Amino acid sequence: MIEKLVERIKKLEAPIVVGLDPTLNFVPGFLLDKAINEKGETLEAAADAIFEFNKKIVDAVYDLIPAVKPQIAMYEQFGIPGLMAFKKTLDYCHEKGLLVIGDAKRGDIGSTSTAYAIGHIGKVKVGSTEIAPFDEDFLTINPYLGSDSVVPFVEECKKYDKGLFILVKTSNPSSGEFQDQKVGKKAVYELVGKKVDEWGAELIKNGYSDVGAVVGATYPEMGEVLREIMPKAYILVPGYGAQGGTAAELKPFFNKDGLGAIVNSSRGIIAAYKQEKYAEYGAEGFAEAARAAVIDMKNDIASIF
Ligand SMILES: O=C(O)c1cc(=O)[nH]c(=O)n1[C@@H]1O[C@H](COP(=O)(O)O)[C@@H](O)[C@H]1O
Repeated sequence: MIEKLVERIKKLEAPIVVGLDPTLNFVPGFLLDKAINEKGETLEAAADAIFEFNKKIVDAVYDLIPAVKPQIAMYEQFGIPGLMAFKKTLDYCHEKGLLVIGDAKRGDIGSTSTAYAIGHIGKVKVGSTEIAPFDEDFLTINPYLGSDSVVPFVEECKKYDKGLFILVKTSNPSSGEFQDQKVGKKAVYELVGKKVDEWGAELIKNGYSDVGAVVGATYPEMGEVLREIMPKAYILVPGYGAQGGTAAELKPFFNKDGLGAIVNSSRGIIAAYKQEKYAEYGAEGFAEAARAAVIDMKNDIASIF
């Protein structure tokens, strides 16, 4: 799967992922009102509103970007209707030719990880029929439980040509509490980076592995160290924009050829119309504002090479 992502990044000259992380605060009033008029103040109305919101954003940006990253928590907060909106979003993005990174940060004891892996990137057997339940192209993984919690996901990648992004050094302020602790001379994030390199060793295609890593834009020095520890891992870099990461800090995550990293922005794109910079678009023009923000992000990142 990684070769498809790299091909699209190269074609579009856009190492960019748009995070589809909707909340009702981001959905313009006219969309929410319409859903509430039809379905009342219900979870179903909320789910309809966020799906319509996503759809309009995707329609406005799909030709500019290789991939999207819907974060499942934003949908789970609306219960079962929210999860249905998650699945509808995945399918709609696939229809538009986008690759989909499911951000679910899964990981558990082996047997439970296997079930998560089947549900998100594998297939489940019902009688003699095999069904891909969520069918994302990539999934984010929390490796805290160790190898036997990660390997079931790697196995599913092998079977169905999928990919992973494994948390190595996260973008949040407290990430150092555990991840920066030293074990001997190495920090925990360095040990995890080494494991990512090992887990992905059998899945290298055109120079990069289906097993990638997540490293926050907010920690560029660590990004530089990790780029060397995991030379074959594509790095998903969240934290640009709303969390304060800037283009100037992104360079260490990339290889010299401009490949090796893909930068996520969620709120910075989908809620661009709320920023002063894009205020002229207004709530009615939220999708056009998202498009303008993607173009600005693309130019911003291009300026570092
Ligand atoms: O795995 C992730 O995507 C992730 C890892 C990390 O270290 N930091 C991080 O912010 N994320 C996700 O990336 C997105 C960032 O959103 P914005 O800050 O709005 O751009 C959210 O979906 C987070 O859950």
